[in-house]
Amino acid sequence: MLNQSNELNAWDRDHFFHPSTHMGTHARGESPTRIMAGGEGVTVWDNNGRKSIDAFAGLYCVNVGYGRQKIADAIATQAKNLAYYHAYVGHGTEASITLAKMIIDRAPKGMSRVYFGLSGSDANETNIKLIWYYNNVLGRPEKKKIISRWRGYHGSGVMTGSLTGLDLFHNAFDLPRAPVLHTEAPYYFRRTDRSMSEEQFSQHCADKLEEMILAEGPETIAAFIGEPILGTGGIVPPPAGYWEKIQAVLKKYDVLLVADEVVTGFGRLGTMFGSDHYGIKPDLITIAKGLTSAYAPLSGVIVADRVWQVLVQGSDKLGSLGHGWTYSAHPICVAAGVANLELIDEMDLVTNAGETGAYFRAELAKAVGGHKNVGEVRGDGMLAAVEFVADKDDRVFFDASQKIGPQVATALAASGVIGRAMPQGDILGFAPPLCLTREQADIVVSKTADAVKSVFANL
Ligand SMILES: Cc1ncc(COP(=O)(O)O)c(C=O)c1O
Repeated sequence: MLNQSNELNAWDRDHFFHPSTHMGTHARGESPTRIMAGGEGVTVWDNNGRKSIDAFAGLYCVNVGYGRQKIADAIATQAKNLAYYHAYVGHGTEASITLAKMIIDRAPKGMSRVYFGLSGSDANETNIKLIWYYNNVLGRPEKKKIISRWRGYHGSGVMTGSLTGLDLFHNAFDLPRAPVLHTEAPYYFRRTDRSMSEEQFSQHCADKLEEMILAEGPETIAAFIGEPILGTGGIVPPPAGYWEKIQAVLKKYDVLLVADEVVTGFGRLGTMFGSDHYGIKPDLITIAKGLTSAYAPLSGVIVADRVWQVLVQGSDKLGSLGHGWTYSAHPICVAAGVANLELIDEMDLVTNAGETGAYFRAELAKAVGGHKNVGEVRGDGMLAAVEFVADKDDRVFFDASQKIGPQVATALAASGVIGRAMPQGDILGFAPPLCLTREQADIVVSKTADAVKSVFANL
């Protein structure tokens, strides 16, 4: 194993095809590469020994923090005892069965089964197939369209990239594909009619959804998918009354609801699930990230009992479910999941996400909310965002080419704190590990205030 940085750098430029990276600037060596080497708690370091507070928990996934021995031990023990066996035709391991039970014990009421995958994207692919299967079993072959929201993020496969409502994930990929439709983003700060109250804007979103369902024909609309709080689309909490009004429309037209809880599942909002936090009663729930805190790749679809009963009828008519991955319920990954969920309870991280998250957001608002180029500081639980504007009073946004969000994120990173420039808009996002302390939150806040000041001073 070579540890020469310059040799690794050269191999990286020449051979490693990075996801979500500017291919040209990276390959030509015009943008930095960072070779990560270790982590402990909320801190990561690279192979030059440079430390950073990771205030985005990787990609909002390392919820318990880095370097947790308990999870590493569970992975090692499982790898030694039985690294792999498949889960097809009724096979399982102690860990896969235990984890399914632990998830259902923590899930919102009415959930009964867990289908395991490896990524949030593949779990959402599973959701769509189950929804189509469900409607075929019920004898409604026309009811197949899926409504997602502009600015939703649900993955980057062919179907899930279609569900995602962000331009970057569509452009030049020939996405979105049918039968996916996008409705209004629940983004109050960016509402067109600024005279609307939050409740009025929520009603407007529900009306837009109903208009779309009626225009397409309710008999063609199978499901609606949404993150409880918009994540990659800008970390935007739903406006008051949103989920209540949306669910009333879905119920009226017999449309299934998928809550994509890849970010919010297992504590990020200060409740075990975002659905409980916002009063959402989903038919299917997508989980990933926080399920193992990313110590191993694992995702899942949690199926409500009322949907499960129809799927069972399907099997009785059609035989075994024709859907599976080699690595569904991979023993090492589910062993990591069991240890991770135990650790979340032992460390009382759901409570900390609510309490320290609220402290962090309040301090962030105090520190930067009054800046003339900060339009909004928002978030919920251990999720926060700062949105930058050219003119606060008239809510004028910067031209994307100025890359204000990325500039602030870069200045912040230079000072030893990792935030994330969200992909659409000038938005600096935070999703720290759920173990963040008040002292660490204070550091993130003061470094953010410095980064904001320095970028706008140089504009
Ligand atoms: C809400 C949501 N759903 C799905 C995904 C896709 O997950 P993955 O990147 O594991 O495929 C993500 C990833 O960030 C996400 O935030």
